[in-house]
Amino acid sequence: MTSSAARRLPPLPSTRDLLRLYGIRSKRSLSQNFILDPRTLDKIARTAGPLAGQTVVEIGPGPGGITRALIGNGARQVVVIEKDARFLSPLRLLQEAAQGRIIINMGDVLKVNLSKFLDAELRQPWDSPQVPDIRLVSNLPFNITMPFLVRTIRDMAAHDNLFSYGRVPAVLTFQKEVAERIIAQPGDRNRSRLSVLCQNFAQARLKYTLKGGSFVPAASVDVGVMTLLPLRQPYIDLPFNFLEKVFTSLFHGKQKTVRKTIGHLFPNQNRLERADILLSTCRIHPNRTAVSLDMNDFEKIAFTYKDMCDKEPRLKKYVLPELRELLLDYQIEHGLFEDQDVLDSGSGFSLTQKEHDEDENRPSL
Ligand SMILES: C[S@@+](CC[C@H](N)C(=O)[O-])C[C@H]1O[C@@H](n2cnc3c(N)ncnc32)[C@H](O)[C@@H]1O
Repeated sequence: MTSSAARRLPPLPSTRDLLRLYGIRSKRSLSQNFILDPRTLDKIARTAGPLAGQTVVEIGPGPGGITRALIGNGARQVVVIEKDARFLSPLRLLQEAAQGRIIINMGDVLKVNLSKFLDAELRQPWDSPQVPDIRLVSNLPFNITMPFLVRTIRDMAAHDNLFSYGRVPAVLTFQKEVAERIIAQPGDRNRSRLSVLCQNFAQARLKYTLKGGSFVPAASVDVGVMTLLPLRQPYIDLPFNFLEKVFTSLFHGKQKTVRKTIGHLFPNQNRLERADILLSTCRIHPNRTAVSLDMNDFEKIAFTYKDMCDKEPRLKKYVLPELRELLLDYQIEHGLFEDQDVLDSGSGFSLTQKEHDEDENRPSL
């Protein structure tokens, strides 16, 4: 058998036909906006680069459109994690056709450690110039965008979970406005703590956008297809939680001066005096805003604040009460992402209960 013949799948019903065949209607509660156009599916698979010899971890395969494209583009193996049990049968059909190259796991990606699905020999040292032969690919369900992204960046920072295997490159879809926030540069009004956190730990690129109409059912916003590559050395080499606290304080009140917002890091008494000391040590003008700061500025602020905490350890523990609920760990733990504007995210996908109920009652695709 030639290698291209080995890659090809035997004739199968189209993804659209599989949905019909198994009577599967899209559930908005699980953000099921499918891609059914083979060219778009192929484009997403190719965004992950040459796939020969690669093990791909795919989140939310649904009826398997991207999964097939990954196999068709030569992936050695595709490990899928899907929450909705209705997709088990169509995925099994693909698995059979792909002769074992698809490994199916049913579960919630926010609750599993992805590294348990991978062979130990795929591990690459973090410092290696080579990335491991693993790719992470997902047309992400938008209801979990924020918790998933935050966990991903946190895992990159800690070399944990999937990233205990090395610097695994990722291809992920985001609401376009979230993608723009991730890549926003100093001075851009989209700049937020999400931009600085992501850019500190990963090289993030917006490769192209897909119109909302590329999805079935159509998404109410356009979607950005992004690549994220963990940096060998983060720009600011300090723990995720520590940096998150600093960035959250700085961006709490985007229009406010940094003198005001950096003050959130300190207890009430002498708040502004301490902010002045920190900023003058960093040579940053107190009237600037967080949006205007570059990574150098953030680095100076983070290390100066760390020095202050080292001298006065109770500072490190101090969190302004109104900021505690904005911290990402707290948000994940309490499932607050949908309710709060914490990352300035205006998701076009969140549904009211009424919309959700209507959706559940729609006719099949
Ligand atoms: C936007 S759809 C993408 C489906 C398919 N990959 C495509 O591109 O057509 C998102 C998929 O993620 C699944 N999903 C939603 N929440 C999930 C979770 N927490 N863990 C794993 N899969 C999830 C949904 O059931 C759905 O199949």
